[in-house]
Amino acid sequence: MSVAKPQTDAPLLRVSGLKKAYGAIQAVGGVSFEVRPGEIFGVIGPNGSGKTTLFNSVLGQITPDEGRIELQGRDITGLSPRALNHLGVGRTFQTLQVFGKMTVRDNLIVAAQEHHGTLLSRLFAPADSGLSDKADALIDLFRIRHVADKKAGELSYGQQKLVDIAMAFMSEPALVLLDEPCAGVNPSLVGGISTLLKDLNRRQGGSFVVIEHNMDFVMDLCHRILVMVEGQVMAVGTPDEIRANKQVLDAYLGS
Ligand SMILES: Nc1ncnc2c1ncn2[C@@H]1O[C@H](COP(=O)(O)OP(=O)(O)OP(=O)(O)O)[C@@H](O)[C@H]1O
Repeated sequence: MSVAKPQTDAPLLRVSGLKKAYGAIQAVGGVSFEVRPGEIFGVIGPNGSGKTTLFNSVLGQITPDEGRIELQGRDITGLSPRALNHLGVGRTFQTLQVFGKMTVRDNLIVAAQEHHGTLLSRLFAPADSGLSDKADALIDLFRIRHVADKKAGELSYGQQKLVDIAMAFMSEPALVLLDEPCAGVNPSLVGGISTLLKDLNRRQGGSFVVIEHNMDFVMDLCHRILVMVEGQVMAVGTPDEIRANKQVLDAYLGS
């Protein structure tokens, strides 16, 4: 069951007082922020500033020591990734998750079937015409029709990355967390990924949280950006506000 489209401006995601330590290392030291319905929200910060730990806490991959995570007002702290997926939370990974021996179209269909059954039952499930239509719509949006019937493993890394991102959107999630969507991608493709994500955001209306080191990409794509430094929130604001923030410039952007 997916989360219904929000009717109000109440936050889609609210993170309050999140803390996670690894032994003596306070990876996330009391982080709070909100993501609004339909918002593309960037999370940036130097290496080791706690972005992944924050991300994995929201995604149920690690359990925070303290704090609360709410999706449309519902406490989702500590829920499993699978339970979150059923509530309409999707994600992409830094590393490709495509099945190399399956066609692009079948990869998309299998991704949507993630809501049902085991991996085996998903792989051998009968073709679903509704899902095929959805897959075709994304194939067109991502401009990968010319490779739709090719095995994903035969595509270039950049094309596989597009398939990988498209897979996260097959179930029309209310919230998608994108983990470094530009990592390893040829710079000539980066602008295209930004345009695609903006298009998807307009069409599907979900909220996105994006971790990314490519600053031009983040500034172009995101409505608001959170800057993390040493496990703390240094600033939250629009790209213009972040660019003009002296503390951020000194601690991060200017370095
Ligand atoms: N499983 C772990 N065990 C011990 N320490 C960890 C673990 N995961 C992260 N850390 C530490 O926690 C801190 C935050 O790491 P995290 O990976 O969340 O930062 P990050 O901002 O995502 O970094 P990067 O941009 O390099 O991916 C770092 O000091 C890191 O070494």
